[in-house]
Amino acid sequence: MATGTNAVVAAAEGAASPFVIPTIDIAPYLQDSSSEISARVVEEVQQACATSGFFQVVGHGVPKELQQAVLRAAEVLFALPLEEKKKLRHPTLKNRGYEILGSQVLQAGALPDLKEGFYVSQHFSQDDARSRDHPYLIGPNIFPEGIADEVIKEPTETYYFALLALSCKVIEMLARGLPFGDDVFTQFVSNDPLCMVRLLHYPPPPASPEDTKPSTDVRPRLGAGAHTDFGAITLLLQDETGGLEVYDRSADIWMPVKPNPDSYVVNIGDMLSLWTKGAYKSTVHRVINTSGHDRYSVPFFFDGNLDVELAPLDGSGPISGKVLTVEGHMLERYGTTYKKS
Ligand SMILES: O=C(O)CCC(=O)C(=O)O
Ligand SMILES: [Fe+2]
Repeated sequence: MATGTNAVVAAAEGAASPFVIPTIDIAPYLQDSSSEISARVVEEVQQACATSGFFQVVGHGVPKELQQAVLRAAEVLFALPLEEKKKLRHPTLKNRGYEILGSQVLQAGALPDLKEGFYVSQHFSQDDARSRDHPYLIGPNIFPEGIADEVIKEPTETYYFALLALSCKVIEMLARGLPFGDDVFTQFVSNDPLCMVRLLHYPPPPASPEDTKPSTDVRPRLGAGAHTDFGAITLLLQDETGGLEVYDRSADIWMPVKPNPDSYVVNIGDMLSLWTKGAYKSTVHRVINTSGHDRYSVPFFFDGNLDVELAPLDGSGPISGKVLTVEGHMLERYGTTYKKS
């Protein structure tokens, strides 16, 4: 099997690579990353990144009880009255607290996403220098009053650090599959990297057309419009409902990702695509909840050290001529996908 640069280049050129979303057992890697079997795990990850940009990981070590507690936290949070949820919005921070149903439009030109969300990240007090320096991305977490800490705050904050650790391992594997040195992401994962746990609730689309106006558009409304993820990687925990679809461009089909209670769906985001000049795929995906009942999911986004400048790792310079920091890039993407309110 080709490795390193060859595999990356071959996959970038290779029209014949099948579009698959493999399930990869990463337990051997977590146990001993220097073992022979770990090298094969790295190769499987590398192949997935260079073809579909999606894979599922099992053997990840995150306790099932913690995952269930986080999904339960989402149910409790979103069941609160709207007036209570609205109090959980932050005046400046883009990535803390509540986001109202329909506030994001991930697919330009489509109806607003039929989802509501709640962000938890690393907590920094309001008067921490970093909160003052980065008023849109660093600051305090927000939790509803009157709900015991063990229902929402504790599980989501514990989950944040569990997923931070797991993501760092995945990023380490990615570095090992790329030809830029095993330490290529050391700076990116340092300095309290920006990450988010995002609780999501997708209500079922209304049975009758959106707004009683006659409509010729009979497609079910999207829970999350077609998009690519903004950051480096995303690790998705989903309930048993289903609805996530990944776009296979060469076949022009949407491939559903069947929920597997034992796995995380991992996908490559735009930063990795930029770093590898498209060799690692940041693949378009969307969510449609056709189940007739509520869907809950919890993506964990790894967006990294805010100060890192984003440019191809081969040193060839940015394709657009413009170098953004992680912070600049994230604010640009939030700016284009959230409705001005
Ligand atoms: O809810 C899901 O299954 C996916 C969510 C997603 O793609 C996102 O938040 O970027
Ligand atoms: Fe996404």
